[in-house]
Amino acid sequence: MPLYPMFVDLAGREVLVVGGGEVALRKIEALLQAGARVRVHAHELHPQLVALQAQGCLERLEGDFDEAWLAQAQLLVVATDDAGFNARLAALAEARRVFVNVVDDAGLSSFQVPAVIDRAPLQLAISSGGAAPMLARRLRERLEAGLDPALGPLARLFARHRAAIRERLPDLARRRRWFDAVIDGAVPALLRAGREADAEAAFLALLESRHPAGGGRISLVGAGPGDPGQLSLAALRAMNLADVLVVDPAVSDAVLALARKDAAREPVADAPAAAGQQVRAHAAAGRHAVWLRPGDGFRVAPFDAVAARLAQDPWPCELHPGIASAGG
Ligand SMILES: C[C@@]1(CC(=O)O)c2cc3[nH]c(cc4nc(cc5[nH]c(cc(n2)[C@H]1CCC(=O)O)[C@@](C)(CC(=O)O)[C@@H]5CCC(=O)O)C(CC(=O)O)=C4CCC(=O)O)c(CCC(=O)O)c3CC(=O)O
Ligand SMILES: NC(=O)C1=CN([C@@H]2O[C@H](COP(=O)(O)OP(=O)(O)OC[C@H]3O[C@@H](n4cnc5c(N)ncnc54)[C@H](O)[C@@H]3O)[C@@H](O)[C@H]2O)C=CC1
Repeated sequence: MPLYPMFVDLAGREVLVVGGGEVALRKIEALLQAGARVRVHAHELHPQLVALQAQGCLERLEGDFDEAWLAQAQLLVVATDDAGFNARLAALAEARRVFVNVVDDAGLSSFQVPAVIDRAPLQLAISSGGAAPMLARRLRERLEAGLDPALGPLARLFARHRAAIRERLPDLARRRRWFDAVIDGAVPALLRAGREADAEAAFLALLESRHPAGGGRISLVGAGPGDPGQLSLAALRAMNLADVLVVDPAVSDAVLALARKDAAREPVADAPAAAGQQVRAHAAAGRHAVWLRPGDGFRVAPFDAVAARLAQDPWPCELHPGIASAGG
């Protein structure tokens, strides 16, 4: 049977941990981060747990294990290397209806701990249900690299203005379209560029206008030597959010095939300055223009200078370097 996924509020709630090794340390760090009150019982405590105890972050329970400790706990984490003891503790917890995690036995656990990607307040949790913890970990690492770091600040923006959003856009269908426009528009790009204040201003302007348009934006993509496998994830993301693709004839079809299907496509102007003007006009009209050049096309003269000028315009302009091709 599949496990039931849930996110638990442990702030101020008590968790009993039995075992004090490497694995107990990992679990306790996550528990403390969630605000749990942690009590630990172990013959030997990992030095970092001793340090946490000295700082008053956790309480150590001495002597022989006492079943009465369970009375106050809402969760039990069992992390000793004594399988028989672990099984006995799991049975005690079950009898008292305390949820229990046995770190080396999914079958004895009434809850398990997933691999987590943290873009607070956004969290992604991955579970293999105990089938293959290493797989959950690997998947986490892969997703971690591809997930926009602006997600956390973006979620915080939505949280901060939640009441105002509901008030300005009481109609759900309209609110949905507005959310989509913010998520696909300039605000995340500004956050990625570290321009938090500009992002908030753009966010509030969109809210004020109740307008679903995301605002103009430019992405300059170095498309590399032609193999789509060599595109950066950020470049791919931009190509998939484009309203219009401004395409250099030397960009490979294989790369273009990965761009958003319903984006308009047009050939780039011959002269570099005219090409700059071409993408600027799209951004000024509120469109997300993605200009593709082969190789590391925006770090070679004279296009580096065109890119530098575009970066001074009011709308966000992101440069995605490519792998230089033989010809530059
Ligand atoms: C059932 C579960 C119990 C529980 O909830 O704790 C459990 C059980 C076991 N883990 C084992 C091994 C390892 N587990 C990890 C890592 C993680 N294990 C986690 C969860 C879970 N592990 C739960 C299931 C979750 C699911 O399936 O989705 C993660 C996701 C979360 C966390 O623990 O924080 C965290 C990744 C965090 C991240 O990186 O994102 C590593 C890698 C490492 O440590 O770096 C190793 C190799 C260590 C080595 O072999 O050296 C073994 C075999 C022991 C052996 O073979 O000897 C068992 C027992 C068995 O499979 O039978
Ligand atoms: N869930 C997971 O992610 C993983 C689980 N494991 C498994 O988790 C278990 C713990 O791993 P580690 O922390 O590396 O082990 P460890 O050997 O470092 O720590 C074991 C801890 O349990 C305590 N302990 C042992 N018997 C006890 C008892 N009767 N009463 C009180 N305390 C007792 C020890 O004092 C020590 O603090 C192992 O069985 C290991 O195979 C290992 C890797 C990952």
